[in-house]
Amino acid sequence: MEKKTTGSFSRPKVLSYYYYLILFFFCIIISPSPCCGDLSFGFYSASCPSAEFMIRNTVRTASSRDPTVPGKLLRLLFHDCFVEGCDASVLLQGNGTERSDPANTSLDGFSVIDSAKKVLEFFCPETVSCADILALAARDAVEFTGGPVVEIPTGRRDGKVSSASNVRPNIIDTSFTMDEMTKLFISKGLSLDDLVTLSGAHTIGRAHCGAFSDRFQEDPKGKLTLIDASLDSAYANELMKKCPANAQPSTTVNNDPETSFVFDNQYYKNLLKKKGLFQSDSVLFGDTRTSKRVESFAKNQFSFFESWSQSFLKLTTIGVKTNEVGEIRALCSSTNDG
Ligand code: HEM
Ligand SMILES: [Ca+2]
Ligand SMILES: [Ca+2]
Repeated sequence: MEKKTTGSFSRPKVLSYYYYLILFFFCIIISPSPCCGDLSFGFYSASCPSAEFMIRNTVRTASSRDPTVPGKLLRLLFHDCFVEGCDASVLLQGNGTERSDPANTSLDGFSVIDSAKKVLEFFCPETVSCADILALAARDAVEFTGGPVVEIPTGRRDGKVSSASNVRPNIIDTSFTMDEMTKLFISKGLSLDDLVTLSGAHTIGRAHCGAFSDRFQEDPKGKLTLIDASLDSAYANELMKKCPANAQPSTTVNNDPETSFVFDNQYYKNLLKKKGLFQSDSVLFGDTRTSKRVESFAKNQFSFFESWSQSFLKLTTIGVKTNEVGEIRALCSSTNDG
């Protein structure tokens, strides 16, 4: 029996197989790959393929205009993720929000996130969360200052809760002991190694004089004396010069006295020389539980970068909201219902 198919009938059929095959592989390539709960790598690959590129460009432009931007973005992410998870709660403005707590008044970099959001809302409306923008921007900030390139998953949604009273119990103060810091880190699913590694963020950025004034005592004449033996005295003298008792509240010093605009392992080298700016930095080398790790990062930048990539991934996935939880804000400074 002869089949009654014609050439002109079968060719499109074969073509359509190829078509579906190509489409299948294309979908595999662009489909988000799962990671870390409900987050995935390339979450926006179909809905907003250029999202990461647009954020990157915004951070690059802002950082080249103002080199203090990367430090600001990285700290902003830390303060976001530790309070209510990485959900952009720290970006919400208004009375009684996290931003209004004294521990957060020195946070900055909000305008960079707002700029990125504006671009994204123009090209991909109601698609990319502020929480993802912040995490990606901090990731890019590290890369632009010479740090490791870290691929992070996306799909975070924005929280609706931001309360000043949540800040103090969740943010580490520079006066914390090692036990207090460890306890808080463990409560966020982070380890002692993560503490040593993520504190390496202090290799960039700046601090206001008040952030380390507890290491000095002021006499009635307004003269400062070093009261913390874990701080190198020559370095302490430098700090006292830059931050005398009558310094303007806006005065800042570099976190890393050597390379404050470069994300490198200099922070750990400083710690070995008793040049950690905060008490909470010095304690990392002073405590036998963490001193070995500090030494190894000081010797080997590669091992710090390796460790950073893992710890940063953990930091950016703390308490994330996904799927039906939370929302995609239209403006990063306010929830959609105002
Ligand atoms: C472990 C306990 C930590 C304490 C006690 C601490 C404390 C501080 C303080 C007091 C400042 C100075 C803020 C100012 O005066 O403007 C600062 C700056 C900074 N912190 Fe931390 N921090 C800690 C961990 C972290 C972590 C885990 C990260 C990020 C992964 C981070 C990133 C930064 C950055 C980048 C700056 C510079 C900010 C800027 O240049 O504006 N810190 N930190
Ligand atoms: Ca948060
Ligand atoms: Ca540095």
